[in-house]
Amino acid sequence: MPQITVQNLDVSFPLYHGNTRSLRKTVRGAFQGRFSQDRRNRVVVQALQNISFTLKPGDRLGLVGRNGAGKTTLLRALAGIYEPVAGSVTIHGTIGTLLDPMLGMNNVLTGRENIHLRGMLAGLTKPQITRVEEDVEAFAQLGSFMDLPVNTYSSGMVVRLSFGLATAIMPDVLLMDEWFMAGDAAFRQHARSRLENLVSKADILVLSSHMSTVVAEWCNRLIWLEDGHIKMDGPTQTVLTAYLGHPVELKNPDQPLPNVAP
Ligand SMILES: Nc1ncnc2c1ncn2[C@@H]1O[C@H](COP(=O)(O)OP(=O)(O)OP(=O)(O)O)[C@@H](O)[C@H]1O
Repeated sequence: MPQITVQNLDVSFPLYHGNTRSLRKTVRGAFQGRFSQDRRNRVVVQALQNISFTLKPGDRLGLVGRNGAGKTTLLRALAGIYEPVAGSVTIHGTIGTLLDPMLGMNNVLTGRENIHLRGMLAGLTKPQITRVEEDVEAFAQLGSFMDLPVNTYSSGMVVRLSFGLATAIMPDVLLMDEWFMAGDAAFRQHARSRLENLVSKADILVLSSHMSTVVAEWCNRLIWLEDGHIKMDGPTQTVLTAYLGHPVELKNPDQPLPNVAP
């Protein structure tokens, strides 16, 4: 059964140019508590401190918080991109990520070769990979660029390939940055039903967003991060009301969210 367990997670980043005396003095004065010094006397940013939570099937977790609160770092730690400095992240189930369009993409391979590679890594059979290839080709509409290296693509073309591919293989756990819901209106329109299908089929969703309408619509639980700590963890309406400082009206509060047991 898919599950995520995060226990006392700490993630920090050493600043390699941060060992000059003046910088140390500045950051110490400006952001006490968020910065520290490691054994090699480097300035270290504490991106996440003492984060613990458990997610089970049906959980749709939204991460909210101001710029720099730690949302992206937490998503990346869940995806295994960042190693914990302390604590642990345990995930049971297959993971799908919509974090960074170039994540897992090999620049020198063609779009088609990237699809095959991703399919093989996901353990798909040949006929399954062929179906994914047809699906992504129809969605991304890259024409003959499909057979050219990804490093010849425009940034919009990379997004279409990456989004098409990430939404073609159904994961148990979906990690998503709001970035993927941005893009121009035409892309959003084109992508929305694919995204809804993926979200409804994933057992667990973790979504980072600044858009209260998005978390209100898609999440049944929110974690409010502040300066790398959990400030509040609870039902969407309760946390969003506290975070925004005013009550929020959910669209259909009585209607269960996708894949959530009533
Ligand atoms: N690679 C890095 N090197 C140094 N510091 C980093 C790095 N990545 C993140 N940080 C720091 O970690 C903290 C958390 O950053 P993070 O990007 O997770 O915040 P966020 O909540 O996603 O912000 P935003 O809403 O602006 O995207 C910030 O103080 C940031 O400066």
